[in-house]
Amino acid sequence: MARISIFGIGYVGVVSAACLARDGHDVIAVDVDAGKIAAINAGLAPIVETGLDELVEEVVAAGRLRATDDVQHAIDATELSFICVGTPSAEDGSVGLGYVETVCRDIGRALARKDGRHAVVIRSTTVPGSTEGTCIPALEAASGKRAGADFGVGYYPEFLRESTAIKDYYDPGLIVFGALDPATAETLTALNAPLGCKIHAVDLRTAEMVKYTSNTWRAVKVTFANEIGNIAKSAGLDGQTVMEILCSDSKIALSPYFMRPGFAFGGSCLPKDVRALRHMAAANGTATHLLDAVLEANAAQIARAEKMVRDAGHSRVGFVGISFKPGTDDLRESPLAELASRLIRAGVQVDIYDPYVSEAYSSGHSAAGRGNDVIPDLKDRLIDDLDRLIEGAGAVVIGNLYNETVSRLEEAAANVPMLDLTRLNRRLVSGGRYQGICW
Ligand SMILES: NC(=O)c1ccc[n+]([C@@H]2O[C@H](COP(=O)([O-])OP(=O)(O)OC[C@H]3O[C@@H](n4cnc5c(N)ncnc54)[C@H](O)[C@@H]3O)[C@@H](O)[C@H]2O)c1
Ligand SMILES: O=c1ccn([C@@H]2O[C@H](COP(=O)(O)OP(=O)(O)O[C@H]3O[C@H](CO)[C@@H](O)[C@H](O)[C@H]3O)[C@@H](O)[C@H]2O)c(=O)[nH]1
Repeated sequence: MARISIFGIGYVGVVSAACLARDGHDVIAVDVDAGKIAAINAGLAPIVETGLDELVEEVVAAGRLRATDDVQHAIDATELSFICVGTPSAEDGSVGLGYVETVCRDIGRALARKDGRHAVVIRSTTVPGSTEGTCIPALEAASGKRAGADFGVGYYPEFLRESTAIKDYYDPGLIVFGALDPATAETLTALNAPLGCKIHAVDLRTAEMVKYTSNTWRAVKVTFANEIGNIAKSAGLDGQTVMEILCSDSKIALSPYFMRPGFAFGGSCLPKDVRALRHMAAANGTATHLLDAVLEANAAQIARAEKMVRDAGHSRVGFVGISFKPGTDDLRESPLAELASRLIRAGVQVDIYDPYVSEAYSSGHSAAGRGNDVIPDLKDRLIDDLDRLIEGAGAVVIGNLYNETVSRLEEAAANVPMLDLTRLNRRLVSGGRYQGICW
């Protein structure tokens, strides 16, 4: 079993830390957010994610996971560090490496005072060349040591999806890493061996590129499915049925994931990673006709939904779901939040039912605190009682589906105008008071 420090207790860091601790490793989580450190040490998850509350409670009680802001202690007490800090878009769409660079410098300074061997592995999403061009120079400058010789370096992307993060952690679609030195490659191979999945050991930059290719492919699939859905609807057809039949073609083996026509894609990863890849390509003088169109079409899908709602002409609208997908409290680049904000700016009264976002507020998570930056007065708009939301609304926008809401919404569909962006059930097709975005 290894002693591992995880830098960044966000959606990736906390899930990785808890899963590694459950697997028997001794894990120290490091963050600059005192609230997250306190939550972990109290045995509480700092985000809303299925199964995470129980897991964090279990591993903290077992003494295998603890959190600190003491970088030197975390480096001295472990032999492997994972960097899981954010890489948000810079203003020009390029990848923001500021947090990664800072944490590399922090780790480098601690490595300068450490004698034993240590490996630093980046798990944040960074464009090809970032590990070599930004992380390694920062680590070497701060430590006065040589990467690959005096300490190990790897790039090992994470592919988990929020809402199914723990399940994805144990059942990844693929495992790929790049390592500067054989010892780090061996460590990462051994760590992944229990998962029983093929391991692709490549160079650092190829591993970085695979991560962007994965997210870009998902964005392309969603955009293609949505466009077919929009076209099908314009011909009076059901776009979801069309895509389901297409996906049954065993010869071209299309996975049905990300192929269901509906609303725009969003979240903290797909939009920012498509932008970053596009920016990198432009810097290399390479055209990105498809990626340009993906971003344009995705923005148009939000405008399409906005037009549907505004054409319906209601002054008060109830949203079912506001986070970027069901099962998470994450509001980052949520297309539903963007749609709601536009309606609010246009003078529409917007009420919101979202059990995950409400839970984030009631648990005092720091992500909830940022909610009002995304939607004015978000906290005051949240309604925990679905009946109350439906009764007060001129129309209901179904953005995310939750098991407990299905039968109540089906019942309400008979009387209340509904704009469905996800699909309440397959029997419903547009007509009368009910409108689906692609069916
Ligand atoms: N969210 C996902 O589902 C997901 C999945 C795979 C990969 N990724 C990638 O992983 C990275 C992290 O994403 P996230 O969603 O977990 O981010 P996040 O914003 O939820 O968490 C990042 C954490 O890093 C902390 N941090 C910032 N600076 C720090 C420092 N100097 N020292 C220690 N901690 C510091 C922040 O306080 C925060 O808690 C990004 O590059 C993202 O693209 C995300
Ligand atoms: O059929 C689909 C599936 C997803 N989406 C949308 O696509 C976006 C992203 O969803 P998803 O990929 O499930 O969530 P993330 O948690 O953002 O995960 C993506 O981004 C992570 C961060 O890089 C990667 O680790 C994951 O592999 C990658 O799926 C969301 O707006 C979804 O609503 C669709 O519109 N249609």
